Amino acid sequence: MHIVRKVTDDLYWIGANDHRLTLFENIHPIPEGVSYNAYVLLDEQTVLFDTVDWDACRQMMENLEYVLDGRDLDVVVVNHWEPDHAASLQAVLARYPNAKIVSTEKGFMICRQFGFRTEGHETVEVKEGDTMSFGTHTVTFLEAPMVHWPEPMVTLDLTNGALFSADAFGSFKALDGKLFNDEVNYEEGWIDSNRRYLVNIVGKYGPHIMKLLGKAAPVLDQVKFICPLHGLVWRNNFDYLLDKYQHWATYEPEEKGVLIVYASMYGNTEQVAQALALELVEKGMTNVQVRDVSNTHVSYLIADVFRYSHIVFASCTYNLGIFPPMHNFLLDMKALNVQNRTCAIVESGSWAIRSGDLIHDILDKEMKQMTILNERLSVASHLHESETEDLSILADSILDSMRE
Ligand SMILES: Cc1cc2nc3c(=O)[nH]c(=O)nc-3n(C[C@H](O)[C@H](O)[C@H](O)COP(=O)(O)O)c2cc1C
Repeated sequence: MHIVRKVTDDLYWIGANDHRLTLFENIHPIPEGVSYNAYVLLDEQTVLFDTVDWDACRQMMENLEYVLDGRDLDVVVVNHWEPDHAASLQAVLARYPNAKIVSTEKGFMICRQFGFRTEGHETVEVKEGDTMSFGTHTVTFLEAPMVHWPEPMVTLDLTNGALFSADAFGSFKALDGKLFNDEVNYEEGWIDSNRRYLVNIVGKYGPHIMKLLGKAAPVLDQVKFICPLHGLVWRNNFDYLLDKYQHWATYEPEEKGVLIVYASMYGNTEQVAQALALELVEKGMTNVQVRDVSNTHVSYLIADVFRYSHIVFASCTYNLGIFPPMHNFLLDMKALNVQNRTCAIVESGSWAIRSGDLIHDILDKEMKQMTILNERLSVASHLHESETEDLSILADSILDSMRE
């Protein structure tokens, strides 16, 4: 049975949703699933733009056969060779032996590395700025190095304005019947999935995203549809999306707000985190998010970090170190090149309190442009009523730094 959506009169989404996969890339939880998007253009030649993961192959093949309606497949354009998009290429080529494959030199290199078999098929190497016509439609190619992997390109259909953007503008979350951005409440249902996908998967490559956006700027007014390999197809409100990307790619916080991440075994540090949250709210800062590092997957924490301007790290000391999940969170922030945040530290311990200095060192020496507030709160086992003033001082310093 086909499950197909029209993007335009002659362009079809033929991807599939996956609700069975629990961990994307075997690391990021996807409780709301994910979609693998592939697109077919019916011109004088028939053209498939990318394929899908193995898990979605059968559905895509049924969709492809339905849309082609007896026609042969002439061309496969592969924008991105990561296996969740290229793994089904062999199945497509086996079914359509006359199809030629279009990609970049680097793309074909990755293809050979993975052992995707293209023998017997014409391969056409394209480079930035090349154009190709399929009949009435002419496309052009832009290389997008390190927008996740070294080899991706994006393809712009100059005739209908469809930008096949590879993993750029992708998102977690299955489509489940919807396809376009204006068919969902993006602010309520999608932005969190979009942000978590982007910053965890491509977050490290902000400058490369900016480079791609810069390169695409002269043709942006020709773009009518943004067709990524995961998630929604955008057909309006591009300024909103580009603004979000601009923030994520330049490590600019989206909002003034405080993320309090705590690491606590027996609840004492958690209590401080809760008391601090209350203090902030009572003093007027209501945009406060509290997370327990032990039971929040780090991909959600990273998404929060890209969203908020201020981060409070509250951690107990553990074997003279930082509590391990908090340490892991900090290392992930570093790995993703997070920068330009204002940070406050709460440390705790019962005999040799070390977590604060260690957190400070990672933020200060291993990350870029992190402002660390001087007003550290150090808690010996439990915060007592007599120390409420210290909590108030910390809250004030956070609020003061927001006004600067
Ligand atoms: C395995 C383990 C290792 C610990 N290591 C240290 C330590 O090196 N230095 C220290 O001061 N306290 C250490 N502690 C004590 C806790 O950090 C301390 O009791 C803290 O107040 C607990 O905060 P919580 O109630 O938020 O879990 C350790 C506790 C455990 C269980």
